[in-house]
Order: sequence, then C-alpha cells, then structure tokens
Amino acid sequence: MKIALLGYGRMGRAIEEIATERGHKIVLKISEDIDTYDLDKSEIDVAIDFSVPKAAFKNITTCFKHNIPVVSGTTGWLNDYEKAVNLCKEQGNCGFIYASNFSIGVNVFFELNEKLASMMKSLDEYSVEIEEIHHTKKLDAPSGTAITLAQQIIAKNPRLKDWQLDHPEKNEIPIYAKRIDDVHGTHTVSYKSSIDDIEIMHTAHSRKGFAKGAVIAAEWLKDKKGVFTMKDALSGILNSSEE
Ligand SMILES: NC(=O)C1=CN([C@@H]2O[C@H](COP(=O)(O)OP(=O)(O)OC[C@H]3O[C@@H](n4cnc5c(N)ncnc54)[C@H](OP(=O)(O)O)[C@@H]3O)[C@@H](O)[C@H]2O)C=CC1
Ligand SMILES: O=C(O)C1=N[C@H](C(=O)O)C[C@H](O)C1
Repeated sequence: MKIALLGYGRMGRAIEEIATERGHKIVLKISEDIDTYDLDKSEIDVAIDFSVPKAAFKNITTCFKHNIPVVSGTTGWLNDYEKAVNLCKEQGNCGFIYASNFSIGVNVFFELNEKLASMMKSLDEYSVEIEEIHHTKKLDAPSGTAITLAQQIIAKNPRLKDWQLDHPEKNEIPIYAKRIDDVHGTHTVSYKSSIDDIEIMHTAHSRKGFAKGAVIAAEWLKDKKGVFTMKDALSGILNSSEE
C-alpha cells in the first residue's frame, strides 16, 4: 500500500516504522498546511492523519475531495466530526475512519467499559469517574479516549447526562486529566462506593499499539467507501462479547 502521512510527529514516525515492517511504502509526509501539497490519487492508496486539532478537519476533507480513503487518529477536533461525516456521505466516493484510540488493547477495553457500564447502571450507590494520564506534550485535555469512555457510559446509563473536566455537576462524569513526562497513555474507569471500589485500567507501554491499529485500519479501509469505526475494522479480529 502507498501511504500518505498527514502529520509526521511522534505518531507519524511510529506509523512509518510499523507500516514499513508490514511491507507498505510511505509516499508522502506532511507536517504543515495541506494546501501546499499536491495529493495525487494515483500515487496514494490511503492517508493516515495524526496531526494537530486545528489541522485535522482540513486534512480529512481534502482527502475526501481527492477520493483518497483517510484514517484519522487526531484528537481535539471532534466538534467538527459530524460535519466531516456528512461531507463524506455527500461526496459519496470516499472512505473514512476516525478513532480516538486505534490500539487493539484499548478497543478491547472499550468493549469491557460498555459491558461494565451496563452492569452498573442500576447500582446508585456507586459513583463513576475517569482518569487519564498522558505526556506533557499533549495539546488536548481530556484525551479523546477518555471522552469516548465517558460517552459509552452515558449511553448506557440514563442518570448520567454529560462529562466534565475536573468539576462535575450532579449527573456528570468527572474526567481527571494528568500530565506526566513520558507517559504514553493510561486510562482508568472507577466506580466508587463506601463499601468498595471497582476499577478497570488500560496502560500503553509505547506508541506501537496505536500505530499498529492505525495501519490495520488503513489496510482494512483501502478499497472501501463510506464512514466506518474501529469496531468495523476489527470485526474479523476481535470476538464479539456475546460469543
Ligand atoms: N487515535 C489514537 O490512537 C491516537 C491519537 N493520538 C493523537 O494524534 C495526534 C498527534 O499526536 P502526536 O504524533 O503525539 O503529536 P505530534 O505533535 O508529535 O505530531 C503532530 C504533527 O503534526 C504536525 N502538524 C502541524 N500542523 C500540521 C498541519 N497543518 N498538517 C499536518 N501536520 C501538521 C506537527 O508539526 P509541528 O511540530 O511542526 O507543529 C507535528 O509534526 C494528537 O491529536 C494525539 O492526541 C495520539 C496517539 C494515539
Ligand atoms: O496524545 C496522545 O499521546 C494520545 N492521544 C489519544 C487520546 O487523546 O486519547 C490516544 C492515546 O491515549 C495517546
């Protein structure tokens, strides 16, 4: 596969390493405004965007215009996600996957989180909270992954209406974001009561898992049209929780 990397920072470099190991070729690396580049469909099978919040929407929609399937892992731009989805659908000839976290381990963790949220929804004596820890260079807070975890819990529990960074109102899930040098990404969901606590946690030991998942998503998306999720891309790899 011929891959364009939109964003060539920490994740761009990690993706280059994994993609090359899997026999793919990086044909373009962009770390500035996409307008300065010529995206040639005949030279690019798929684009992978791990850039910065202010660039993601433009990077993604430029790929739509050129009919280049695009995988995006950039976080912090999600106010424009629905707009991107609608543009892709209107354009009709593009493929798009966004995920707040491409790691296979985190996608297992997402399944566990949903299952646990279903089990806890009637147990009013427990309060739920989320903690995320990342490196100090991270631009956004809370992490995209923490937001996905909160949205999954809210979807299962009608008592919970929203999430809030640090200072929740009643019926909101607090998300606590910590920044510590060299932490690749740690997420904890805790249910606390006066009697006991229940916690599930995912710890990334490097960026390899995110990069590998993004390349797997790109391989899966390459010849598809439409808007997909990482759950779609992993459907042949992860056993459903129902089995
Ligand atoms: N979904 C997932 O699984 C994961 C998502 N992420 C997310 O991916 C994003 C990137 O993370 P990371 O690699 O650590 O960040 P980096 O800051 O290391 O990399 C971002 C790169 O994008 C470049 N950039 C700046 N402007 C543009 C532009 N207009 N177009 C393209 N590239 C541009 C930056 O260049 P310069 O430095 O010159 O500004 C930098 O090289 C973040 O949003 C992060 O949260 C990270 C890990 C996993
Ligand atoms: O910026 C990072 O590093 C990461 N960002 C993603 C997020 O915001 O959830 C995923 C991962 O935790 C690493």
